[in-house]
Amino acid sequence: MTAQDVDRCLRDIATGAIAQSQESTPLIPDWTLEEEIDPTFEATDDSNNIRSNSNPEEPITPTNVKPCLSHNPPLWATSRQEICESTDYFRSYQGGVYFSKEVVKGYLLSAFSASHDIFHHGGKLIISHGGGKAESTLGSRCGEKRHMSADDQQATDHSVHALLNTYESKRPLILLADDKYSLFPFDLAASGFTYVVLGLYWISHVWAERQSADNSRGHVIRYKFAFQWCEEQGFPWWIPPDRLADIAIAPSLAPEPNNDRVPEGQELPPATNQTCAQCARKSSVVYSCGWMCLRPRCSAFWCIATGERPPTQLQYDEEFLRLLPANFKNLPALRPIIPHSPDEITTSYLFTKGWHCPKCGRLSSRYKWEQWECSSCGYHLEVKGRVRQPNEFWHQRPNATFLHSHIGKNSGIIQCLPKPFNYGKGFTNCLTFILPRQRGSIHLILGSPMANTTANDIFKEYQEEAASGQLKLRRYPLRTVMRGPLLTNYFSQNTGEPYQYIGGTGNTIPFKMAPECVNQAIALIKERAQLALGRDIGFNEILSAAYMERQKMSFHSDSEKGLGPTVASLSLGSTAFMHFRAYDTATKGQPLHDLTLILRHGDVLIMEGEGVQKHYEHTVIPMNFRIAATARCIGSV
Ligand SMILES: O=C(O)CCC(=O)C(=O)O
Repeated sequence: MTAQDVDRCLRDIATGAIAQSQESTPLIPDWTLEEEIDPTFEATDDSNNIRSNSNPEEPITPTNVKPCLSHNPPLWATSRQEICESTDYFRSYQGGVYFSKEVVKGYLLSAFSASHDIFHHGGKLIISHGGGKAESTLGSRCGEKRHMSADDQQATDHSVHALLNTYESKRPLILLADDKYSLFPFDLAASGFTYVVLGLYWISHVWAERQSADNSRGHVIRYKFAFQWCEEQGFPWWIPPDRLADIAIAPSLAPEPNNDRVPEGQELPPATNQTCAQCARKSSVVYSCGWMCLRPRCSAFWCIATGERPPTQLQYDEEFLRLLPANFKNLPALRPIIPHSPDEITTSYLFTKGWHCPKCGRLSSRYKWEQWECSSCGYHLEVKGRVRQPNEFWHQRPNATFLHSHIGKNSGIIQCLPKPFNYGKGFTNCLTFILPRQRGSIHLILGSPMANTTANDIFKEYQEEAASGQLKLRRYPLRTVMRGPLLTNYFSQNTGEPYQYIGGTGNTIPFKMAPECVNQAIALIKERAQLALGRDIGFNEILSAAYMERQKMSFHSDSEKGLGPTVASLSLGSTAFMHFRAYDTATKGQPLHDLTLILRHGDVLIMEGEGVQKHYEHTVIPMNFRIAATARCIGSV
């Protein structure tokens, strides 16, 4: 049986699986998809209309019907965020090569298949071009399309360099595929899997080739990489179990050691590895048209023996496609491990990571505070941690040259003299910042160890109610520019009027059902605001946000239809930086913030005046675990 036969056999096997598989992968509703996602910012590669597979006679085209998978992949996901948050081998939100310290850890096979890309030996040998610079069309939210011509890849390009380095050091890496990768023999999209982890591979060959392109020169130089399956993993998971025996006897998948593979420790035989007379460097015989120098800098690059260019359609040399021997000890585990905390702290960065469902294989982001939960089958695992005290964060002091605030040069913001006020059991200060052109003012009512007894209780109450699930802290989907939903980088819960910024009505409970911590937070905010500003402020909505280590709320403004002029928040837990920047400052490209405030445990911040939201946006970056309750008045009270 030849390699082509095996690949054809795999297609036949898969075709036979259609009937059973379409029933066997029911799609369980996914709450994260309830929100409408904006999928417009998509890169598409138009450059290589030739979609190749291991048998050029039978090109896989979009019209070919591919079967569904007969079983769940061991690791799969529906969004990039799930992959990036759950694994440490693919954490790239854009692009197909994830590397760290010049070593590639993960490589995503996607729509950008080029001529001569193959999925061979049942997927044990995958040839792909990598490293970017393909022709692409970038779509933007406003509907514009931007066309980028293909360009030459260089060995020094970051991704290419990392891939070359990984090849040299013969380190295994993880291949992933998405549902747009046309050479995968099963229909991932119809099976309900957007991303799948294929497994561990090593780079067995690297070479450069010249491809025709729709640019001014009519061609580009692209690097090609041959990825070979690490045999220690057994058979690839996509081969149906009932056909493993058939596949096992195929010589191309289980070859005779001295026949189909090059003996370990030996160089490629001379016939497949020749030295260039021009540059004196070796290149393999890759294509059946004969040897060519595959060093792009050589004057003999991409010329066959006659000195001419090879034909556009090339067949791989049979020898070249043989699997090479390789042994890997201690291959890394692909399933993410569940973090363990000896000190019962479960708000650290490790606990923000996603999770692998042992039942259905899905990788899910951690989107519920109280547990990891599979977004597909609902299987879950409780996160058990202890309540944290405010003084646990005192040692983390902000690295700033100011105590409470910094006003940006040319911002026009004026700080008033601190105003002491009596909070009932003593005095604390209110700092007021007047924004220019009557845009409003911002007040920072400082907490203090003496004034914070109520805030301490509220912080504890929040944590207990979140852990028990009474307070349903969730990460909600934002409108996104990527495939699949993109969840916020903090957990939240909304009480009272719906707040559109974090998902509107779907994420709101009425005040009569409010958990105790929320009632206590709004009471403290109202009391402090009344004492500091000398008037009663009505609120009908309160957003509770919880940030674990390294989480934050990006720049936004609270401006929302019907929002009242006053927004007030209570800070609990670790210290946070709050930066304000005016829209006109941001559009002028000035990197400086107009105002930075340091929010500490027990502080209450008040933004007063419609102009604050209309002319400024703000971001909050906590130093560690933090909870904030922000009260507003939306519509009429
Ligand atoms: O975390 C905070 O202190 C404020 C959160 C915020 O900006 C908001 O709810 O709009």
